[in-house]
Amino acid sequence: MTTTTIPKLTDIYKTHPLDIPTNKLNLDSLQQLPDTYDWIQPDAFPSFRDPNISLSDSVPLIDLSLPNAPHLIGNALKTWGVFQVINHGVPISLLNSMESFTNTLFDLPSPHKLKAARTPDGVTGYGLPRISTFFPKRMWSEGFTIVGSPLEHFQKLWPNEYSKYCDITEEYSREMKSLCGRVIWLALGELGITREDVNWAEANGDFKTSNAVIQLNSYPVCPDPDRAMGLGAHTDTSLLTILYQNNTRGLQVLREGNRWVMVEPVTGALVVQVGDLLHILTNGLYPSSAHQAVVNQNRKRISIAYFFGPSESAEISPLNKLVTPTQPLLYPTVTWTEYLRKKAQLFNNTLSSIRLSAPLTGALDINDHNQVKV
Ligand SMILES: O=C(O)CCC(=O)C(=O)O
Ligand SMILES: [Fe+2]
Repeated sequence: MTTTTIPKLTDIYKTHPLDIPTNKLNLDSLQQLPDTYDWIQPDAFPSFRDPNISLSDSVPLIDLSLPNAPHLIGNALKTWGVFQVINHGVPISLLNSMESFTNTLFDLPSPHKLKAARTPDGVTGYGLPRISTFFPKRMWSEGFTIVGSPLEHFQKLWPNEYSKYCDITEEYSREMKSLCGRVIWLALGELGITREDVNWAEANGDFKTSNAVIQLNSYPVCPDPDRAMGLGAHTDTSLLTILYQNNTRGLQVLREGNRWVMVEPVTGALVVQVGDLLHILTNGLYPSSAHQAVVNQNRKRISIAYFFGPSESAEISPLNKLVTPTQPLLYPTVTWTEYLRKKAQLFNNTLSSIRLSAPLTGALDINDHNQVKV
């Protein structure tokens, strides 16, 4: 029997290191926006604040305890690729603990946080947004990435209290994984997909060997928010992302490829977003949600993203039932690690680079980043 080595998530960035020095990260100390953070300057990234900001649209808010929730989820994902959910079953006390732990982490003095700095080719730890390399300007944010156990890093940050924070993170991961499984089956069920149709989801469709990444984001108060950007426009590489945001506005999603809509914070709600892999799995029926985070002058914002993906070896391809003469096969088979590797190179052009046929007729293709400037 031949054995092939399956690349690990943690190997992805070996060939794409992020070598912007992390010691430049102390944004709290800046009274003025440095040029390197000014996105409005000539030749900066294409306009992110165009006049098309929508005032009337709002991202669907779905009560998961209602009988028609599955139908509402299907509709929201088809039309938006994103919705907010309440009555999701994740204890509000856990969300509060996670928020306060995230604040504790980012409130540590800068040299202290750097004790847990991510290495340039690493995945986990404290540092700049990974996508920084794809933008000519710096983003007004700092992040902390967790894959598996955060023990090693937390011991460096809190030599006496690390186990308390490890426990909160572990409980949060468990709850998020269970909610992701629940939402994915409801979302696929709305497309006529059963658990038997998804062979890599394992017995009972419990995604036993799935992978997940937790990304804590902090957006400090910014002296000139109209010129700055917290996190540049992107889609997530996951199957599904569940995002918690504190009660400060900042997350914007791209609607129909041409206008940004603010995801208004709702106490206790979670934001559910389609990632690239669910877009591939559904043969394009659920658009991968393009989003960005803006900053403000008065309040610090934090967000906690849980990226849910399959096991390293799972082969993701458009589900057979969703490939029809009117809906031709849009994508080839990929594994998460193969896809992440491509994304580390091609970023927002990754989906269009692997696409096999033209986008669905009639549907506006927000994932074709050659046409849509995100
Ligand atoms: O802070 C936010 O609202 C967005 C975070 C995000 O998009 C990410 O971490 O991928
Ligand atoms: Fe994201």
